[in-house]
Amino acid sequence: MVVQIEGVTKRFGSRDVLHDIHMHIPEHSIFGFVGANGAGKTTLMKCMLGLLPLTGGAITIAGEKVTFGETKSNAHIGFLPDVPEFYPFYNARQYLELCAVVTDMPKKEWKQRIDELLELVGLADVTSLIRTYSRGMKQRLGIAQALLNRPKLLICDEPTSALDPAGRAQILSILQKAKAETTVFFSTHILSDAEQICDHVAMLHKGEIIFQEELAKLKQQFHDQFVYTFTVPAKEAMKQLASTQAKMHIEDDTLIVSLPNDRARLVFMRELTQRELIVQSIHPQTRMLEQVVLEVLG
Ligand SMILES: Nc1ncnc2c1ncn2[C@@H]1O[C@H](COP(=O)(O)OP(=O)(O)OP(=O)(O)O)[C@@H](O)[C@H]1O
Repeated sequence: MVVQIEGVTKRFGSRDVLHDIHMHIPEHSIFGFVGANGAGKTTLMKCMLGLLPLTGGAITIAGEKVTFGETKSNAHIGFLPDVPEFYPFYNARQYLELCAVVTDMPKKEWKQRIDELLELVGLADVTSLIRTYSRGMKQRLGIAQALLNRPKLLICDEPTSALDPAGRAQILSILQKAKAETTVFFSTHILSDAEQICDHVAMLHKGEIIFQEELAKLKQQFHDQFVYTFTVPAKEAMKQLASTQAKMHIEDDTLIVSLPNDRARLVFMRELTQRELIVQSIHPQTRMLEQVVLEVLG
């Protein structure tokens, strides 16, 4: 395990901001750390980086115990803050070269490493200065910088939150590729982003982990749920289908129907036809984490 978090509690004054957190993160995986603003995500990341003392519990990164104020365990970590800052008057390559100097990387290793990172983050052909970069480009350069010294763990704090859909998709794709060389700890409040790339997801709510699961297991659990829209409002369709055996509920004017086998699917189709309900669209349930939040928090 690259990360072992055992019973971590963090108190500010009389307030528990993190309560009895346990996490075990295997190598070469993407671990989604999801939670609303103020849930305590940044606090846990600061604890992992040794920037805050723990009130209780212990954190180990790549076998090294994290101690407040010491940086030994940080040698294994690359960190991407939510708003990375750079010297604006360099271009990406010059900036990474500066980082290589500052971190004492042997000169003969620079070029190849910087070439492969610029390729990974899609900045290999960009020669303009960082001050002209979009937010997405800055996040991508931030990932390259964080990965420069081949850390065992890459911690990303809300890397997609301020980006447009295209920028978000690029970051998600880069993190997915980065998993081949490191382990990614991906903090976000965007459930669909976590759902797209994570192997495991832990959900933090008011300082407590309310859910922690492998995404593959979650997919199995939800694989029989289908999302229907009709030419009539979902509420109306549900009323007409009141006598059906299928389990269903409404979400955002769609009808979510649980159809566990082919027989149930055929019966449901027949019932729709009998009631002359016209289906506008149907697709498998993908918003699993949203469902979990609704179930867990009611
Ligand atoms: N140094 C501090 N002293 C007192 N309270 C703090 C301190 N740092 C954070 N908090 C409180 O702890 C709670 C969790 O904050 P944290 O920044 O960890 O949340 P978050 O999940 O990262 O949210 P965001 O995405 O908004 O940063 C908040 O209520 C915050 O006000």
